[in-house]
Amino acid sequence: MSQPPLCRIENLSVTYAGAAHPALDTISLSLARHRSLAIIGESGSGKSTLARRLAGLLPANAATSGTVVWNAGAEVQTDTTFPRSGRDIGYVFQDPGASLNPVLTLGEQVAEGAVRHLGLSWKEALSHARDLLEQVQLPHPSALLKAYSHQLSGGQRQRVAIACAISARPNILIADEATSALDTITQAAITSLLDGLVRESGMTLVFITHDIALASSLADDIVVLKSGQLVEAGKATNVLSNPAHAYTKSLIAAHLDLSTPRLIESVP
Ligand SMILES: Nc1ncnc2c1ncn2[C@@H]1O[C@H](COP(=O)(O)OP(=O)(O)OP(=O)(O)O)[C@@H](O)[C@H]1O
Repeated sequence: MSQPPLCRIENLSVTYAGAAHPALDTISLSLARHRSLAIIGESGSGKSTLARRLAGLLPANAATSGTVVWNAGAEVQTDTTFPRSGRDIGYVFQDPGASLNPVLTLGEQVAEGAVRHLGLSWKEALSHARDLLEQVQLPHPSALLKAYSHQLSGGQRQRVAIACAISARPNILIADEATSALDTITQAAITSLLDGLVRESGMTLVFITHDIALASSLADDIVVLKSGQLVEAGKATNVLSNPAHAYTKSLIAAHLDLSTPRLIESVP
């Protein structure tokens, strides 16, 4: 029997104060456990709004309606506080420079989530941070504990941001355009790191991108947003090989027009 979804979203709408149109317009979808979901769509389609709603990070000027039910169908739902941002959900933002604190050491920043949410002492958490810096494949992790973010490249900073996001061992990792500010080679390396991390740990990954090629390399499932509306959702291979909506076809065609390799062999 298939597992119930980790999260069921029904008729979710989000409207920012003063906006003429909702940023999300009656969206319904399910988030499957232990799978990778890519949310794709052009700029302004509502991808980050959906991710922020999942993580409980919407700003105060956002009015929401509809329901977001976690652990729907679970026999016993004892934990009504789930998911806690930072504990159950880790969030990696687009700009690693902005998400890291320039005046704290990298060790303090990576350890902080474990001190706060796992109840580790600072000594234990710094040892945990060292292991995480190694896990995100940064060289000399012990020395890096005492370094500052300005001493790193953009790709290295994003690895530290990922270590911070997974410090409290969350069930869900949201990567919000986490590779867009990086060059192509570094993008591929970070994508591969995320892929490895979620497969090793069984985390559920929500990956937001406007890049359909990246989505195809990482996602089990794909949701396509356009102007705040969900136009298509399904298994990544199905959506990419047999898109039902003209907008999805145009995203795939735009990718092919750039003479890049085919997303998957069955795309004509
Ligand atoms: N804090 C905010 N206050 C007001 N409007 C906002 C806010 N955040 C987003 N919006 C608006 O909501 C709409 C959806 O924005 P959102 O950032 O969710 O889209 P997106 O698909 O993630 O875009 P991008 O790929 O450019 O990041 C846009 O019209 C945007 O201008």
